[in-house]
Amino acid sequence: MVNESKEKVCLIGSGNWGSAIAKIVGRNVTKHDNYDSEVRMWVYEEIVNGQRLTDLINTQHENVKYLPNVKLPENVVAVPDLLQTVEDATLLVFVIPHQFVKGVCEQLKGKLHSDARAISLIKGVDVSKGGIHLISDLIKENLDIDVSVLMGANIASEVAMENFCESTIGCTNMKNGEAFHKALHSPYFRVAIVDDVAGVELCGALKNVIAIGAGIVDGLKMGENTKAAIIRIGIMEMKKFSQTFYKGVKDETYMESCGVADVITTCFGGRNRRVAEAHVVTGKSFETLEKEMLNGQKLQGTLTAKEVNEILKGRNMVNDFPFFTAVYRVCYEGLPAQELVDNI
Ligand SMILES: NC(=O)c1ccc[n+]([C@@H]2O[C@H](COP(=O)([O-])OP(=O)(O)OC[C@H]3O[C@@H](n4cnc5c(N)ncnc54)[C@H](O)[C@@H]3O)[C@@H](O)[C@H]2O)c1
Ligand SMILES: O=P(O)(O)OC[C@H](O)CO
Repeated sequence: MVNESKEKVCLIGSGNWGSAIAKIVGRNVTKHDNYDSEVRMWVYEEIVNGQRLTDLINTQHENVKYLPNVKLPENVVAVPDLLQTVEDATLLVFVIPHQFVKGVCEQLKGKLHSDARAISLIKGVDVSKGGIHLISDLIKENLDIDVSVLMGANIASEVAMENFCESTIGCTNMKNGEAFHKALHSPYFRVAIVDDVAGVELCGALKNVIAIGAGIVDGLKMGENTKAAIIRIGIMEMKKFSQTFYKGVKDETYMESCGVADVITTCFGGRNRRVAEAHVVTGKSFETLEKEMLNGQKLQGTLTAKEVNEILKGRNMVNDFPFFTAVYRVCYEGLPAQELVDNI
């Protein structure tokens, strides 16, 4: 039975980032008296080497598929049942690829603790209702709870190795932002809090489109000046897009970890960049390369490029965002990679 006055954190997701975050949260909850020491982590169950992934995690304390060679604290418990994961949880950390959020929210409706609040670590946008919708708003509206976000220059494997980095919480309710800060901040994972949810979240989503562009010019071996230009142009479109669709997004947000820093790390070390480079070099489709190169991990950048294009088409604004449009066309319309820069 959970002590009613204690916060209880659960993780919805256990991929590459979900597992790296589980390591931090698992440790942090034991440092605060008012946090329950068990952290349940929802695993989308699968069989790995003939065994259930949840059993492997719970016996080896390692997510051998999505974050191998990193030990997780023993108080992190892998659970295959989503509703059992959220039972009694007051702080929900959403960390699944953005294409799966709707399905997960459907299952959670009406099933949460009365004091439940959430934070989304998910980088993407939703366009299913037409127009743009933040993933945090999708969660908020479906589950009727407050939702903060955490985005930053955070490649999971590096965070898991405890290399120093920073991250950014965006929240509207400071008390909730601080409750998540306690669970997430650590000396090597320094988390700042800002009151700009849309700004933080859109940086996290749109930098993945910029990374696809960076991977394309890497594949073409165009050199570092070209890549720097792609990064600059991409940041300008990221800012213009966010401030066009969400009034009140702050200029200062781009100087937080979620902004320029995340664009840089993703354009050098991320999966989106790597797969886009391979697409240019091999000529294989992004879908094939995702399967061949990522061992079950998911790309967010190609789908986000498509979703952004849908939004821009709906507003007759594709010509106002030539870089985002050209990245979309390389991914989905067969625009030759060599023509990317001619289109921006
Ligand atoms: N990996 C990183 O370095 C990193 C860092 C920061 C943010 N993020 C963001 O975090 C989010 C989650 O990414 P990740 O790296 O943890 O995941 P991932 O790409 O490593 O793994 C994919 C996950 O999706 C799960 N899955 C597969 N099919 C599913 C389904 N139908 N329903 C629900 N889950 C399913 C898999 O079991 C696996 O846990 C993404 O939005 C990503 O952009 C990732
Ligand atoms: O590997 P990527 O391209 O999904 O990027 C990972 C993180 O979002 C970097 O902050």
